Amino acid sequence: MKKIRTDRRGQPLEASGGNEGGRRSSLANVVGGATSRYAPWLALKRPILTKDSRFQKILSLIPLYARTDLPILITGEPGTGKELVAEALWTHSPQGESQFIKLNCAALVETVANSELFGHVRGAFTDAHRSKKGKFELAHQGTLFLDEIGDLPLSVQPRLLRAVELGEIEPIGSEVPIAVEVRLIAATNQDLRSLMSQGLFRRDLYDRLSTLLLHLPPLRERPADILFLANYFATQTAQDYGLGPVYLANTVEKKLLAHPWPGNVRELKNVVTRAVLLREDIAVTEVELDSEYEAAGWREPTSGAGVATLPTRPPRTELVELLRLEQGNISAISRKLGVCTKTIYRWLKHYKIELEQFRQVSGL
Ligand SMILES: Nc1ncnc2c1ncn2[C@@H]1O[C@H](COP(=O)(O)OP(=O)(O)OP(=O)(O)O)[C@@H](O)[C@H]1O
Repeated sequence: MKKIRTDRRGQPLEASGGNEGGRRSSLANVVGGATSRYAPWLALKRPILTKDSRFQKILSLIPLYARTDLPILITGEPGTGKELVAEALWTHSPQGESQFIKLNCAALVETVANSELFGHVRGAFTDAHRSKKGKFELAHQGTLFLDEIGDLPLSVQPRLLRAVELGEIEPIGSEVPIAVEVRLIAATNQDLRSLMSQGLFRRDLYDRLSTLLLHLPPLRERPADILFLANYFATQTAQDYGLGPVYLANTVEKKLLAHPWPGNVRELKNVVTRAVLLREDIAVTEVELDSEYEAAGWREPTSGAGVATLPTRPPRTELVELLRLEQGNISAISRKLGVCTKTIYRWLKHYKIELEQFRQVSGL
């Protein structure tokens, strides 16, 4: 099916105030211009939507935090909107007109992490045939977003600390420091305190990165958002694919409310998008929810932990079997287990499974 509707300004079509059904127009009011004066995170290219008062309070800190040049740490379970919030901080920052450079620190071995962050000069290591700028240099006078910071190898962390503290970096193989002026935003779905107690994350780096902290609550703790976002995604999908008005049947709403959403908003978006595309009527009467939590090892977070509870890693043999079954397709495994693809990449890294090598060896 071809996506036929696009927006003009990169904003959802609701923002332009069309009118396809009552639910849709009420959404248009929420996302539309007047509200964005009071809730600037709505007036973004990718708006952050919520009806939850606690989340609204957190989001109201965005313009305030964005005006400073202090590092910001965003925590929250997978799919809670950490990247969206990072983009919002950038948009509202004085550097908003400049670069937004992103680096996902998951699955980076030490040399790659060093080179990605700080760059290297020609001949710095065997494969360094030419020099390369690191993300810090590329983000100069802009924003650098380090996603999955909890996965950054311990050996790279002192160098990052130095860059944050002194505002200068040294590309690998060079002894000439380069001054960089970068607004740093880091995000993680891991419990950094627990990583610190295991000696896997440096306390001094944590203190530096978390000068300003934003913790995004999981979807199950924002029940008002479940149906609100579900309706939004349903309407958006229907519009994008020219399906006309659509609404969620009561039975479906009940199912959505009862689900624990370990993959948070990303999972909700996928479930609703799929359901709308498969519907045969104006009403969405069925949703396909993943009931394989036991298989995925999902568990309720312990109270007060405040930070992500990760799905338990399956044994290596099971993961390899899944890779075989799904022919190395990480998205398919992610759907099957109800965990995000990044988690699966983390498991592969943990077991030192090289995906490309696995595919070659298995003839995939
Ligand atoms: N409040 C929200 N309003 C609208 N869309 C949202 C909201 N929260 C998340 N999303 C959508 O959910 C998806 C996941 O969001 P995002 O990538 O920002 O999450 P994340 O916390 O960075 O996930 P991960 O930890 O897996 O990297 C995206 O498609 C995003 O647009």
